[in-house]
Amino acid sequence: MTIEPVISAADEKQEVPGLSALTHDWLAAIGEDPAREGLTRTPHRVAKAWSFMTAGYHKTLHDAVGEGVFAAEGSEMVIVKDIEFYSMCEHHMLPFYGRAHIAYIPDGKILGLSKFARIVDLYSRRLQVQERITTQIADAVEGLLSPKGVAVYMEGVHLCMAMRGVQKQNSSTTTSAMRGRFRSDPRTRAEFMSAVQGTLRSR
Ligand SMILES: Nc1nc2c(ncn2[C@@H]2O[C@H](COP(=O)(O)OP(=O)(O)OP(=O)(O)O)[C@@H](O)[C@H]2O)c(=O)[nH]1
Ligand SMILES: [Zn+2]
Repeated sequence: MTIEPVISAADEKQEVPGLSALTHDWLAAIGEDPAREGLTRTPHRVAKAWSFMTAGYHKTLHDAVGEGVFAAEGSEMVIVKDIEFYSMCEHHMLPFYGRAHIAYIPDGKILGLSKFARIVDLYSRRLQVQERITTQIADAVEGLLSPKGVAVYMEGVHLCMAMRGVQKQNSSTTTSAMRGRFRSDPRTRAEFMSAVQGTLRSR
């Protein structure tokens, strides 16, 4: 299945206004020569890359989901797992990345499967903390579908913990949001967790 991203190459066609000049100054501040050959186009590349990496600020849930909500019978658990995400931490503006797993129990409405990946991108492509992305995804699914339950579980590796700071290269962080049936019924939660759990590092 090809999943069409809500944030695509088109989001890198434009530069974040003003970011190129700031990047030029940033290069000078770290002791680089912004005029040396390898760096002359870097400020423009950075301004375009950040346009992509923060495109989530300029998209809405409606952009991500479109007409993807459908009426449907059935109330069995739906799990979409191993959705990659890439985000930037709001504390250090360094990447964190990993996988998101989303489940819900429908109550008359279902969502097109690709839309879960687009919702993950919508909230990841901003300055974030992993906990907030997790909650925002759960809120979005809950608001769109009013399901009997929704669960979001995210596993992330934070470069600000690996390449600086405490320098722990092997740690990963898991966050979860459990709503409705996933909160009230331990067996439902356990079914979800057994389907998705497993550290990123062991895959
Ligand atoms: N809860 C949470 N913390 C995060 C996330 N990403 C990064 N952090 C943490 O944010 C914290 C910021 O802590 P500060 O003490 O203000 O900053 P710092 O001195 O650079 O911290 P160190 O990383 O410990 O050197 C650090 O503990 C980071 O590990 C995230 O997604 N969620
Ligand atoms: Zn950080």
